[in-house]
Amino acid sequence: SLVNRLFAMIKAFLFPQIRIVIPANSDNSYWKKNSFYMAVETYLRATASAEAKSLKAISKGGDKLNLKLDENESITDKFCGAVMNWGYFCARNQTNSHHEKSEKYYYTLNFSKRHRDLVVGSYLKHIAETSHELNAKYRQKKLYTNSTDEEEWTSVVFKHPATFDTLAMDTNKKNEIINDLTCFRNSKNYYAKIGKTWKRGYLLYGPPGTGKSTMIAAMANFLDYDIYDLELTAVKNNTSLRTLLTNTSHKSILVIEDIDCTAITGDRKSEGQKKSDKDDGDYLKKNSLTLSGLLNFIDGLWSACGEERIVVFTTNHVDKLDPALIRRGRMDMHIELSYCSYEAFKVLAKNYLDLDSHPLFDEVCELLKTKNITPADVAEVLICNTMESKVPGATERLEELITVLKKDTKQEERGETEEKEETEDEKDETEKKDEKTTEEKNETENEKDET
Ligand SMILES: Nc1ncnc2c1ncn2[C@@H]1O[C@H](COP(=O)(O)OP(=O)(O)OP(=O)(O)O)[C@@H](O)[C@H]1O
Ligand SMILES: [Mg+2]
Repeated sequence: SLVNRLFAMIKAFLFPQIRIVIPANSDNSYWKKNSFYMAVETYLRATASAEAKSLKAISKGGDKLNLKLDENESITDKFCGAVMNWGYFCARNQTNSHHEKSEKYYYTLNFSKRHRDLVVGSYLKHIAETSHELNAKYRQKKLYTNSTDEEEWTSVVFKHPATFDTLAMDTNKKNEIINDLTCFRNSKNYYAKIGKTWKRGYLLYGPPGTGKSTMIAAMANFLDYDIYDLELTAVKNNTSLRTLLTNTSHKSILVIEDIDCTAITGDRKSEGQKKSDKDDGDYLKKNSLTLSGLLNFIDGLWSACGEERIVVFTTNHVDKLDPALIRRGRMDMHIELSYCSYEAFKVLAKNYLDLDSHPLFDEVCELLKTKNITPADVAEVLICNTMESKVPGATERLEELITVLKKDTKQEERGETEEKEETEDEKDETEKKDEKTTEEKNETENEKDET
């Protein structure tokens, strides 16, 4: 051991080394992770899996697996010709009175003293940047939502297959939306120049089953943003709303579905109306989530926290909404998703049946002009139920769609004729009543004459 120590001393004298320790947790908080430690872990992943003799495999949910250095394992990395020696260790000691062991994991970086400037000036920055890029590349989109009485978001991995290619709607309208989203994504400097926060609002409206939720999924997939699905009915008051909204990340879509049905509409009273209501004192104490609270976040002072965000409201009844909520500037683009047009049908036929054209298309086109059917209903008919022993062909699916369209038209017609018949019956009855009353009148006149 004496020889070893002497050898180490001579080596340190001839080739002086510097050591940097990167602990897993911040110095003053056991719970708070050191973000640079995470960056090192990401950065070393590729080198570790190629070089290290001992590795740890950690599941990251789903089919994702991360390989990282095992304890007491070392690897080398090269940067601008300099050799960087990395090691991964754990310091264990008996700390408290309960004899619980504390484990402090850390990475060490050893390099020659002459590379000090290179490491401090460039290498550490290079690690941070590379890990950021790698995280962005392997990032999984998340879908967040809030639950009752909690001011926290819970998340799941978001894997929705909807894209703008599979979304059935008019091509011009679709292209307009895609261009708008692309412009938004590339307009960081423009928003800074005009003094506006980097946000954009979309209002999606239309009957149920016309693809509002599907479009949100397509937007998230197109931009590669996370989704925050805000359940307004679970938000207690404005303070909770602010806590939730300030805890959303940038590059995200904030969604409030069915805004006409949420708690906010119950609160859309003018101040005068509120004062006149007896129970409002209690109501406001219990539930002080106001429209102005929400608006403040969308384009008030609070909108400044966080950038590159999209806000999407969906509704089935656009006419029921408070104009303040959807005025231009708050909701920059109003997008109507309506019943299935012929163009939308062609997208569905391509998706579901892999058809670009078919002799039956003309008949469908004519029927769609007179009939309101949602894309969801068309999709339901066109989808091939593969559980069946015989997979039905495209022609059968189209014929079925035509039957559905004709049947509904007939029903509508029948409905109309029934209505007509009813009104005619009513007419007859009223005429009869009139006749009766004239008869009665005549009788009373006769009686008068007699008297
Ligand atoms: N425009 C569309 N393009 C492709 N598929 C659609 C479209 N509209 C509806 N669909 C299909 O119908 C299903 C229901 O659509 P979606 O949930 O998007 O409707 P919605 O407008 O959000 O309805 P609601 O108002 O009831 O929330 C989707 O899963 C999708 O398969
Ligand atoms: Mg929906």
